[in-house]
Amino acid sequence: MFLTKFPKKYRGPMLARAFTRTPEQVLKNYKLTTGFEIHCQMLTETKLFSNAPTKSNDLSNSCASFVDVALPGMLPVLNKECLKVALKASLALKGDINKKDGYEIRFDRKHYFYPDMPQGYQITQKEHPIMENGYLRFYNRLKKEDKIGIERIQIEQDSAKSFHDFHNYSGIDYNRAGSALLEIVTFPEIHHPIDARIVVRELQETLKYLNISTANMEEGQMRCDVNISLRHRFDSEKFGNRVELKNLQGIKFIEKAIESEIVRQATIIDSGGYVPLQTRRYDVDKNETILLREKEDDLDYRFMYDPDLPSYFITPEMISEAEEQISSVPFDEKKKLSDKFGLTVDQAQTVFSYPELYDYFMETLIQLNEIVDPQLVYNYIFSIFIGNCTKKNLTNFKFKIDQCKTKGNDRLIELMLLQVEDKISFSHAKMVLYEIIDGDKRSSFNIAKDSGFIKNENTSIEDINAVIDKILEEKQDIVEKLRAENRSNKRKKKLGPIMFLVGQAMRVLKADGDPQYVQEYIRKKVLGK
Ligand SMILES: Nc1ncnc2c1ncn2[C@@H]1O[C@H](COP(=O)(O)OP(=O)(O)OP(=O)(O)O)[C@@H](O)[C@H]1O
Ligand SMILES: [Mg+2]
Ligand SMILES: [Mg+2]
Repeated sequence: MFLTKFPKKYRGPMLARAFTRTPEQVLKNYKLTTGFEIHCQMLTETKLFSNAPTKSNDLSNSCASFVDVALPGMLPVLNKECLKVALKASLALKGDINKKDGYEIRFDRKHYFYPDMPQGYQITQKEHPIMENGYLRFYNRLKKEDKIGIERIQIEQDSAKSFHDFHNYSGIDYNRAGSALLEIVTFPEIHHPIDARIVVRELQETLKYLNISTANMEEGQMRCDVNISLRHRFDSEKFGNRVELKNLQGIKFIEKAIESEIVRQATIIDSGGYVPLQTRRYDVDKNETILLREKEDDLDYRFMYDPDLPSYFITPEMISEAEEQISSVPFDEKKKLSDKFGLTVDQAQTVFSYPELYDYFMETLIQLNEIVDPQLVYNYIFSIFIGNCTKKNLTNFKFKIDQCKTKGNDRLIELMLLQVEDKISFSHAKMVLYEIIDGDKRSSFNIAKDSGFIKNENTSIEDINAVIDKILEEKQDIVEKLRAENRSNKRKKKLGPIMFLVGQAMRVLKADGDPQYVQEYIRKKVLGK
């Protein structure tokens, strides 16, 4: 009925506006395709073709050589360190090292005019990238092993930085000019916003882990462009061009940015419109993408070989040296944590979210292998230790974990062993760790003993159950009330009285009782679950 009111040509747009569209609705009807173009600054002392230091935070223009500002007559000289770093990235991403020319590296000029590029061209690699056809493995949103193809990696120069609010003038800082970048281009093989976020994070972790780049997106050492296109799942006439979202400001924005862009694209396609090839940016505050430029009339860059730079050859020695440094990548480590140590994929990922604790965790895991369950080691470090630190607003986890060691005694391990030997309950161990983090210097055993947390060896589980049973008998009125509430299913009121009963039992049991066990026992006895 609604449709017949409008002339046919307006039906599309009216319908599109008639319902609010969610990313989930779009993903149901459309297949999303995304691919990434990532630039990251290589972690080298000096720049790609000059010996100026790679430090962009220093005083403006203090880290720029004559080569970087392109004074006439200056010639670029390749920094071999950059080649080594790029080689590491190429092998870590399992690609063919410049297959076309058998290990020959060449550079091209990409011409454009902009003050942040003083040469008038960027030295990059178009025809002979260092690597082609690699892949990156990751655990996708369904926790399954997956991989994305890497189309190419190329070495190129970074530009300078422009400032447009500089005493009413535009200013340029050449500190960044000529720094070594890796451009990593993936194939368009990702079809879900969550997987997009996971892929970029996995790549970032890999670059950091192998010291290829500090890869901090917020500080611009890693810059990520996400290309996004849609194709209708059931109607072959409905599809759009790819849109490039430039320079996302952090991993956490990737998912949201893609979601807002696909809603925009689907609305256009559904209303019979055309999605042009564009470059856009994501506005975090407005949660929408904004046009930067049309891509269809892109510049002709007049690519040519750079005659100032000779061919370079990668030797088999260079390859084996790089191979030694990349014996494992974060994905391998996560796989090991999950396959060998039985952690879940999410837990393995959490381990990588705290790089400062990574070595400590792995060493402890291996040291305690077959004595302490890896789940327990994980819980102590990533649940209680981090939890307690966060509660106290402490963020220097590395410093705090080192403080747990006194006179060669790792008190965290000591505590885990006390629990494994059933000398202390998990709940009491948590309290001991809290004291340690708070600055207590005593051993875990002494803190536990002085607090009355060490279990009496002669108390059996039957003794403990008998104590709880006795309390339940004494507090018959509360027990009956709880049972009545349980029957009428008044959910909220139960926790208070149960905790009261747990408290009563714990007063008698002291160290022998584990509050968690006592609570479970009472629930089972009183509520039957
Ligand atoms: N249909 C598609 N949908 C989404 N992404 C796509 C599609 N086709 C290609 N892509 C992605 O677009 C990106 C193309 O990047 P590439 O660097 O080759 O070109 P560009 O961004 O146009 O050029 P420039 O280097 O000048 O920015 C790749 O990441 C690729 O995965
Ligand atoms: Mg691009
Ligand atoms: Mg590109």
